[in-house]
Amino acid sequence: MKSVSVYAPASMGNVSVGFDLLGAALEPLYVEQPFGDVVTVTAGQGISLECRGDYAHFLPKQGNIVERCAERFIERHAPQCQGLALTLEKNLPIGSGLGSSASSVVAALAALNRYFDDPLEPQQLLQFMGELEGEISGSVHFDNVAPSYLGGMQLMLADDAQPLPCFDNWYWLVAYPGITLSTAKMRALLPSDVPMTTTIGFGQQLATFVAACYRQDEQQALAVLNDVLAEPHRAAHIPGYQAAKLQLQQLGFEAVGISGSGPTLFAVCRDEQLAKQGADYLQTHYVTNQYGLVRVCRLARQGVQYMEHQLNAVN
Ligand SMILES: Nc1ncnc2c1ncn2[C@@H]1O[C@H](COP(=O)(O)OP(=O)(O)O)[C@@H](O)[C@H]1O
Ligand SMILES: N[C@@H](CCOP(=O)(O)O)C(=O)O
Repeated sequence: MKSVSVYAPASMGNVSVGFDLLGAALEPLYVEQPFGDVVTVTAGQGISLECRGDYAHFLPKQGNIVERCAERFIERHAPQCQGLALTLEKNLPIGSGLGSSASSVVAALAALNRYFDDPLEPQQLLQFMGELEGEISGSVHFDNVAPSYLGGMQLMLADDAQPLPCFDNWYWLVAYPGITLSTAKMRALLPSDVPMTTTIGFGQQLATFVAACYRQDEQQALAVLNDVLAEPHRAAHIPGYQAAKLQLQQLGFEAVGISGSGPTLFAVCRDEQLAKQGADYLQTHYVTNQYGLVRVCRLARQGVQYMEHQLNAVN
């Protein structure tokens, strides 16, 4: 019997300067536990889903996005299918700002596509991922699914994702306090119209960051890593965020922002000792319960990772 498992890494949406347009896949240093969900697809009767992993008990009893991915995939691309047995290893906290739902969607759709012998091209698969992620968070955005699927830092162009050459020596510290904030609700805090000056500032910062990445100009890239669009409306809704940001800046971090829609905070530095010092600070002062986590990360070069097995049936 055929079985396909796919790991899809955690991701950080927006990266301060690219609301809905820029995102990065994360790979923790020093820890062995997977920092992303794993979905396994094998033959079954009807569609069944088994959930396990550290955050499985926070999943809704009904309406898991992984089941929805399977139903949609079968409807559109495998109508002959009699059924599937799905397993979700839920390793990412839900409503965390770490692209948790995106990780499940990416792992599920990549595994389904491989299980059915790749009927979709990568670009079509990415569109499908964005659509399913949009059903959860309230509107289609690719800044989590693109890096989780493709790895690295991804910029969304009008028709596809474009990898950005980032800086290999940067440490990306992420801290999830342990509380849930729904992406849909954090999006609802944002105004529908933005003043002209803010719009121009946003465009200039994103353009400067992208150009600085291509030129490998670290100072300039770090200098513009500020969020003028979402953070001003969200920061006050994330307990402890503003105090932690100030403290990390005083410690010497060169950029601090909200990962996705929060409550995860990210901070960038180029010194490993400082990254560890910041991690200690956040563990003590930002994490509020046993579900919280702090990770010193590099950007994950690889997005999804496939594991395929041919299981021999035993009579
Ligand atoms: N496999 C899944 N992984 C994460 N969230 C899921 C999953 N299936 C359904 N959900 C629901 O999606 C919502 C979480 O999505 P969202 O707020 O976008 O969180 P995140 O920022 O972690 O992606 C919650 O209501 C959660 O119950
Ligand atoms: N661009 C989105 C990113 C949401 O990321 P998540 O990890 O919080 O789901 C936004 O800022 O709303």
